[in-house]
Amino acid sequence: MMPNSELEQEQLRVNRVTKWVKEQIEGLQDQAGELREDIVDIRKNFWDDVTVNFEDSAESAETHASLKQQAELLSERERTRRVAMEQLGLLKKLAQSPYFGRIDFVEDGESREAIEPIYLGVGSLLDESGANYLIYDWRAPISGLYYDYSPGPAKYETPSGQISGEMTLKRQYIIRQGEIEGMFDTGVTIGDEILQAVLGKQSDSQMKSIVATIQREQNQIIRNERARLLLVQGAAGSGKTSAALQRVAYLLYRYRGTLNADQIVLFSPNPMFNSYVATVLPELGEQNMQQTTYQQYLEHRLVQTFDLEDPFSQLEYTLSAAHGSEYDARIEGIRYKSSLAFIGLIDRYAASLGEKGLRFRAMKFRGRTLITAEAIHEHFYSHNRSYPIPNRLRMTAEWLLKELTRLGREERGKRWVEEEMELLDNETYNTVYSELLDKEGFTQNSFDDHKRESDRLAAIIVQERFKRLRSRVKRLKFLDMPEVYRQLFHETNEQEGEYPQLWAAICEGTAEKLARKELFYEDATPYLYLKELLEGFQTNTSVKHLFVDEAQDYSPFQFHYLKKIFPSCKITALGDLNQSIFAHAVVGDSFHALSGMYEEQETERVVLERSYRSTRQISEFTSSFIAGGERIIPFNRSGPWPTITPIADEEELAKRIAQRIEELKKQGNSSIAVIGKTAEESRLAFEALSAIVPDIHLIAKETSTFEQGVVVIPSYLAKGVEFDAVILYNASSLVYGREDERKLFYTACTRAMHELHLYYLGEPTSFLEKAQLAEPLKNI
Ligand SMILES: Nc1ncnc2c1ncn2[C@@H]1O[C@H](COP(=O)(O)OP(=O)(O)OP(=O)(O)O)[C@@H](O)[C@H]1O
Repeated sequence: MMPNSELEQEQLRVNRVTKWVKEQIEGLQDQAGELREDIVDIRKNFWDDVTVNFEDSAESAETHASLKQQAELLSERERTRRVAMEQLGLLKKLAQSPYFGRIDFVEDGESREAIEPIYLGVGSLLDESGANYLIYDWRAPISGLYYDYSPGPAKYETPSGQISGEMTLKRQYIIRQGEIEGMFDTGVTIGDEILQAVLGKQSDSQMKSIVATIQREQNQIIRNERARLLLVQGAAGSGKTSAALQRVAYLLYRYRGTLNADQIVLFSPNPMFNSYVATVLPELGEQNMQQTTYQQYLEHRLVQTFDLEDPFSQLEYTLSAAHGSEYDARIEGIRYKSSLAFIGLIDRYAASLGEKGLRFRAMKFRGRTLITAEAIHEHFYSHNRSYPIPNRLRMTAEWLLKELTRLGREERGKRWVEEEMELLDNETYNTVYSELLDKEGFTQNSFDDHKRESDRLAAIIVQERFKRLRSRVKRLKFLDMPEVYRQLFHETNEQEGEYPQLWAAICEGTAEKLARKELFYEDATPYLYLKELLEGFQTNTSVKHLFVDEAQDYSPFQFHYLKKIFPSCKITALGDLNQSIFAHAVVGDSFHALSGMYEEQETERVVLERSYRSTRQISEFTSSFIAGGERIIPFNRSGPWPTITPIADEEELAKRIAQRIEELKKQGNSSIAVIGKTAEESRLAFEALSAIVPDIHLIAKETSTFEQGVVVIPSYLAKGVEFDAVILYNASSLVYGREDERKLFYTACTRAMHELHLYYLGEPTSFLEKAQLAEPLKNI
């Protein structure tokens, strides 16, 4: 037990710090208010304070200078105000809870008497003198000690070298509204008590920051600065996403001034997940990184050419389509198109196109062919074959633009131009007229003048109509990319010997889809890859850090592509092989594929085995579904053992689940998910339940905000998020029967924090074979 006086002393310190924080808040509020008034004033009087005079060039230069000065003044004030507001936001957080931890650390060679305790909070704070830190930012070099060591010998890295010494105390606080509610001196792990308290709470519609309780192995991820590729394999609920987000905050702090939030991109599994994690960084006083999904990226690149299938539709197909030869070909196609072997095939194909085989589109105008596809083809292949294809395409584009200029001139005398000229508005006439007036020799009344005027008008009309053509040329649209990609699917070269077995059927399915201007999800990345091989890679060099969450859902091909388009950035990939749910997963461990993409010395791997989300009972229960599950270490938080209930018919199923929801609500669970396997099953469940359960919502792939309450959600959309209680709608062997559905089942069940209830019609799924039906005695 801690002596009372110690607690009192700590409370006194909290009071002192909070008082100082509040004083600063007041000061800053005044400053921000003044700045606001200044800004409003400058905006209001912007033109009054500028002497506007454009009479001669000296005067207009002066006008220009004074405008610039006003604008600079305005933006400087706005910037200062923004900084003040950010600081204010941080101070307000510190006023509520100034810090969460303390370490006492004596450097080697220093005396114990001189020890200055280090207090850790979400931001740093200096005292009145400006010389001493009352609070250290959790990301400061010395704060690393708190996460990495228990009392005893310890060391930390600073930019100027390593500092070693001894940690004599490590203490944790729960401070709310300026009051210490709990205080613990801790050992190896960071306060089980505090972690218990944090994890025992009801879930939220937003993910929370974990800075007060970051675990040592998570800290390794957060503070890693060396790896070019950081690979994190972590069990369900082990804090991968949390570590990723705190890592973003850490990097923004560590490289302040050279790295900003726009240079960090997070690829998340679905749009709803984006909303779920969006508040973590602002909570830590940082701006959000760019968030997107891989699908959004693909759509952005392909929307003009194809109707693109999304990964969830692909998954729905693989999960629910009737089995048959078409299905088998599609699955084999998905696997092949995700593989490194397919990259090899495309690389060779692209190289061969340097010799022959590229397909072009004729340039058409008003239904007429201006330049034939053959002419373009001939021009392209007339260039030196040793030049790379992208260069030759660019040279072809230049030639086409020149051709268009020449053809445009010929076009001017055509009848359609005359007709359009008659329809021209007065404004264009007047512009041309005054333009010509400025020119020498234009007298307004000679025949020659009239000719010049109509020539000019004709030129304008043709130029306007040719704009689209020119822009298409500049975007290399004369290359028939869909056709070039399609060709890949009928040329079989016996010697290649590495085509998948059902290649002919795969070709047929792909070609059919392309003919409808549609693209399978599995074709999107290969298509873009081939396009970029031919047209030149559109690389993004401004992004410095790429985070890929749910990395197990990316194919080796997709990783290869990401590496190509983000050539200069570091990648943090986080995933769990036990949650691989896509059909391409069997292509092999994509982590493995990814780890081979960078030099061994540039790659670092971290394994997270402790799981924090679920109670020990849920963790133990769900671990039995997967191979190697015994390696997962549950955090020791207790709750009821999961239930498995057999049900006679659909009607009873809905009734029993509705009763369960009612009970769960009464017990205070604020988020409850009924998880269905597919969108279709979820829709049926929703139909059955919505009549008897109030305020229940159906979540679909388009849903973009994560809400609290009772929801029905398809298993794959529940990825990455969590609920107080999970009800598995129908864990029958008919629904979860195929071996490749095991991981989906596991993913669904591991979304539960406090309670998990499974229902089934008929026979239960065989994945439950090893599951304990009740808590084993040893654990009670
Ligand atoms: N160090 C920690 N302190 C407090 N809470 C933590 C800690 N680590 C993880 N958690 C909590 O555990 C839960 C799971 O974390 P998170 O979602 O980051 O895990 P994950 O590994 O991404 O999970 P999954 O792969 O299952 O989606 C969250 O509620 C998170 O707040």
